[in-house]
Amino acid sequence: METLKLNTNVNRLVGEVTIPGDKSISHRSVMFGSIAHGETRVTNFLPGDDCLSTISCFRKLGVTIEESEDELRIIGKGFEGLTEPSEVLDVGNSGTTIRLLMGILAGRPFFSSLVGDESIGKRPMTRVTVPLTQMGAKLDGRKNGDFTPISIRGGQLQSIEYQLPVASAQVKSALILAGLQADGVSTIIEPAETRDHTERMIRQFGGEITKDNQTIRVKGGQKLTASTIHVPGDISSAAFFLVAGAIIPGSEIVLKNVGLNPTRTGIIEVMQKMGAELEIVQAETNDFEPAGDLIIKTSNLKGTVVEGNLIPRLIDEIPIIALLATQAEGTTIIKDAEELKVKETNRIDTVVQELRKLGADIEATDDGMIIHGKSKLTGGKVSSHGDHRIGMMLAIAALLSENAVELERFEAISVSYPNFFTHLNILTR
Ligand SMILES: O=C(O)C1=C[C@@H](OP(=O)(O)O)[C@@H](O)[C@H](O)C1
Ligand SMILES: C=C(OP(=O)(O)O)C(=O)O
Repeated sequence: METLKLNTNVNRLVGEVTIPGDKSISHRSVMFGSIAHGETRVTNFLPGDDCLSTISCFRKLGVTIEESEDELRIIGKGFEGLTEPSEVLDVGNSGTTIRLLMGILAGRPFFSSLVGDESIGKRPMTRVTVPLTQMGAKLDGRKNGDFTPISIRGGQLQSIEYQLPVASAQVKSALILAGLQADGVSTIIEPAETRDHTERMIRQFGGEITKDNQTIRVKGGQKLTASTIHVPGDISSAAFFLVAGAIIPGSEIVLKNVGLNPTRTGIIEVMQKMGAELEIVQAETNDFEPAGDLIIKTSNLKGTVVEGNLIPRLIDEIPIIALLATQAEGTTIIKDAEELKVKETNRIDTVVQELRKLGADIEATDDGMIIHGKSKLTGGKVSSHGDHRIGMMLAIAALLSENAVELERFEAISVSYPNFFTHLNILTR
């Protein structure tokens, strides 16, 4: 097991970093480039392990994808250009890859099988296999189709009208991708608004999709045309430095090129509500995906409640919000976040367990956590448990820690932010 001695007790964080490409948008750029007709070019693609898994799966499905230093070229031949893979498709650690891929493969007239790492093997898949089976695909997997390995024999699909039982952009996207291949119009209703990158991609590739409140409608048989995609920076990656800047005394950080899609900006709203000195400096007008720069300064923070419809808009930021709350005056309550239990780890348990090791006053609840601030953080041996977001949260916590902190399984961080430690070093004084 690889262990890293983390930087502790730093003076302050100052300077500027350009946040790497958004993971959700990078996955989708490869997927849409592959199912569209023509040559798609993608700049600022995130070379994180998860997105590399997506590239590898689509290559096994017969798609030509060329990677150069500053651009990805994808030669799409439509859905019908995908071919039966001779090998299993390995999604690694990526929930987005496996769930969206299932939606695409459900409509393809061939057999495929999907596997992933140990963490993927524990994440529920019936949320996708059940509605795709209703649409006419044949899917199976371990424990009645809930876990990998998953097998798919796709074919002609019927449209579906489906109320999502959980607010999940992955399930919604899988059904949209299947709906694009179905007879007629599919209707998908989400219980709360989730990230809408798939919907935006469809429009960017010349397709049509409508959204009325939380009801999405998409017609099957549309022909998508290749496009040029510039991926904005990932707000979920920026979140680690937003929190670091707010909690380390004497800091001022500029984060360049951050995606500001309103379905993802819950972290900004929460931080501002807690009293953070966070400024959006240059919001670019962009129909595809809005982006801008963020400035964060050391802030006096107070506790808050994070709940309800806000949760899907900041779901991946909850581990770092928990750390933020340890440095706020008063109590912070995070609720309605049961979904955290089925991420790369059970993020309620791993956040609570690891932050407690550093001296935080935090307890788990059934659907979230309760954090009492302000805590002095000490030191110790902590672990990412193989979860990139837990690893980065702990590396930021260490900056405040008074004693040595060692991080086990730090290599998981390359799943979403391969140059995280380079950026942290640029900012550390
Ligand atoms: O669609 C996506 O790109 C994602 C959706 C979310 O998952 P759920 O759909 O399971 O909520 C999020 O946690 C994940 O990191 C990426
Ligand atoms: C949950 C995450 O990703 P995925 O579901 O794609 O594995 C994440 O990046 O925090």
